[in-house]
Amino acid sequence: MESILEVKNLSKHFVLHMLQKKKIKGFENISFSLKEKEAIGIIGKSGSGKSSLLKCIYRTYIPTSGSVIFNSKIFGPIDLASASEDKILVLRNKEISYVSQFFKVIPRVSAIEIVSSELLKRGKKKEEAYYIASQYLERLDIPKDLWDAYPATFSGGQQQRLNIIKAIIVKPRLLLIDEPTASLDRYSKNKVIDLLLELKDEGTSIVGVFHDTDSMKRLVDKVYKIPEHICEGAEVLNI
Ligand SMILES: Nc1ncnc2c1ncn2[C@@H]1O[C@H](COP(=O)(O)OP(=O)(O)OP(=O)(O)O)[C@@H](O)[C@H]1O
Repeated sequence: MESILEVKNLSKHFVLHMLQKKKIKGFENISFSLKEKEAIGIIGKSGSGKSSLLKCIYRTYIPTSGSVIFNSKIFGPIDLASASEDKILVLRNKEISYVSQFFKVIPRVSAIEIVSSELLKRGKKKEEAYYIASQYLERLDIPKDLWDAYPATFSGGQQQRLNIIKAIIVKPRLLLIDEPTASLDRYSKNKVIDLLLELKDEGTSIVGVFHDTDSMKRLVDKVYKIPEHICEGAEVLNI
């Protein structure tokens, strides 16, 4: 199996310009690799830098040091830490999806439109995009009468499931997913993990941040624990 992602000595510090350029440590010196069709779970205490790590891989944040080598289909091996914005945008459209902990509400756009727009953007016909979107909405138990409603009014768990569908409907090569089961009951958690397992089986590699280790264990092949004292490096545990 080929490696799809190599994170090497990655660190992120934040500089707070409003507070006399105070430095805040996001995370320090993280290294791990991920093979195709493999899933890694990122765990660690609150504030240890899990979300910041995902955002550095997705390049929402620019890492302070280190590299993130992604074995891209389009560009070949590319360092996401230093790639141009143009290339990052192409990769986000074609190969890498990210699911944040929070749903970004788009005013007056219905649930089915939000989900199917990801396929329309990639050239699918409207009818087919709506059909595929409806299958995902059904699988993750979004009630049919909400499909044409605006998600601003949805419950936290419904918004979270929509967020997940939006990212996985395009079957990315690399999925970065932050706390996918956080506000879900056990039944919905299992459905989300089932869907992610299917995606992985079809070829997607996954980096997931978890507090819910029971759900995580069903999905991942290995776990990376960001240690409490983040300056001491980190360890990779196989489970
Ligand atoms: N945009 C930012 N500006 C300044 N500091 C930030 C920013 N984003 C994160 N941090 C800081 O980086 C550290 C790590 O935050 P992060 O959200 O990555 O932790 P986490 O492990 O995901 O926490 P949790 O489990 O509570 O979600 C925190 O001290 C946080 O204050």
